[in-house]
Amino acid sequence: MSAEASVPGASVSKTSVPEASVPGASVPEGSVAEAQVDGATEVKKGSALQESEAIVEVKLADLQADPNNPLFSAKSFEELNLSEELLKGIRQMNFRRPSKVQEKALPLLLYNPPTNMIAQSQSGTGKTAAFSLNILSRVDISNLSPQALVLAPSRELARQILGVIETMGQFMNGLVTMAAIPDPSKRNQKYEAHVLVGTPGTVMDMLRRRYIDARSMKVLVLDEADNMLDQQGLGDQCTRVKQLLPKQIQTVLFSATFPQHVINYAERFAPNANVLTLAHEELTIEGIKQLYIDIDKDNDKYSTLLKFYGLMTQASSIIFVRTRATAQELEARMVNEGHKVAQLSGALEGLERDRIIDQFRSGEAKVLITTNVLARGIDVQSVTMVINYDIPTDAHGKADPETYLHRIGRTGRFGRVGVALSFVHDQRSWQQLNEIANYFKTDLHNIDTSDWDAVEEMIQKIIRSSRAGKSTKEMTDMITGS
Ligand SMILES: Nc1ncnc2c1ncn2[C@@H]1O[C@H](COP(=O)(O)OP(=O)(O)OP(=O)(O)O)[C@@H](O)[C@H]1O
Repeated sequence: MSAEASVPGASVSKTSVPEASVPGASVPEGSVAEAQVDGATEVKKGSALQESEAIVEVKLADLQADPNNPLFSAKSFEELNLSEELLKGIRQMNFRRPSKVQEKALPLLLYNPPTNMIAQSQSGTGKTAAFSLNILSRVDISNLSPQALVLAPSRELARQILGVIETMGQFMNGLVTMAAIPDPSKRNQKYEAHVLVGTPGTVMDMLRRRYIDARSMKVLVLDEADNMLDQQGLGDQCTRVKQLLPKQIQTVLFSATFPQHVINYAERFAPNANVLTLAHEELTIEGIKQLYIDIDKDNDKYSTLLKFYGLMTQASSIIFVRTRATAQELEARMVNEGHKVAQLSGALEGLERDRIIDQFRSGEAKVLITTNVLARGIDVQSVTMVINYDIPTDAHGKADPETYLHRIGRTGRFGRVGVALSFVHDQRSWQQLNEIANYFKTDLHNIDTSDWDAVEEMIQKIIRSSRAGKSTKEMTDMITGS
């Protein structure tokens, strides 16, 4: 099928393969962004790939000085009225300056009397830190009962958020945090902690069985709130959880996406909230280079995927597929052919899922095949490539722009550079991708596969540039080879 079909106002453009030439882009081998030098919540092992801290700092400082960048801020953390313990925690995480959402949301969140909030900000711009700092500012350490609850759509995300809260609160003596996620060994345990982070089903169960005492709860956060409120099962569970919490609780909803139909419901869930929202076209992240590849037949998708294996393992990569069955099948085929890949889907049991995501975080597994279960929130800074093996669609087969945005947002975290590569193989998938591009009014560039060496060189150059400090034009030149 031809990708040249022209769509009104089309933002999917066909460009030839580049002989990429980037001014000053002679980056030494192995300088792919890997080391987590800012925002570190984990120590990376198993990788000799390091990027110079000095270079990263300079580039991040440039991004944060640009008022049009979502990482921009006019203030410092010191001006945001945080406790000395929290400022120490932030310094320990190597956060130098707040991002736009942190700077804007924090004063509103910290204000007394507490006010609800609905806040939207692009993927990877530090929403977790924004709501975590509010929580930790409001906790009374002398009262060891749950005072703040964060709900997230997956166990992996809940564990990650817990890690951020623990790192950030490491200087708050006596702080206790706990995960409320499915765990057979903890089914009959009381949740004696100041802060809980969990998935809605487990939290509801524990509240009902009185293992969570909700009387001191002051803050409820829904991360990925549009997803939590929109999905049938999850939405009901979140509503029921809220009904079991004190009426005056501060309700905080965060996400990169808030489709209009969810905003109305969100405003009922968090009444009289301060609202920070963005337009569709503001949502794409400059550092994520969106490419697509036009494949003749469905059958050729797999062989095309294999051609990217070398690039995928330079740092870390995620391959998104539609179903659990495809995830399992791809894993089996790739492993059979001697490739090292990991696979995570909702079909696996909880502890197995923990083991796999931890391996991926540590760099032990560099290629992860997964479904939409990991489309949202997962923050692994070494991810430089995201592959949409299947274009994201909703249950009716319609293009799903929100999921696309979350999936590609697993790369390009906090100013880093990443490549998002989508596979189209027929008229339908082509149309779905076009709908997505039009929704965000964004440019997607076609990869011409007649010269694989050139494709590889172009992608290498992008992922080696490590920070999105380059101008849009330089980046576009890199892709188009002009
Ligand atoms: N002020 C800061 N300075 C430097 N790094 C930061 C700062 N705030 C957050 N980070 C880092 O940026 C990365 C992305 O943050 P986070 O996971 O909170 O993004 P997010 O906005 O929640 O993204 P998503 O929409 O994908 O959930 C994390 O690794 C975090 O440690």
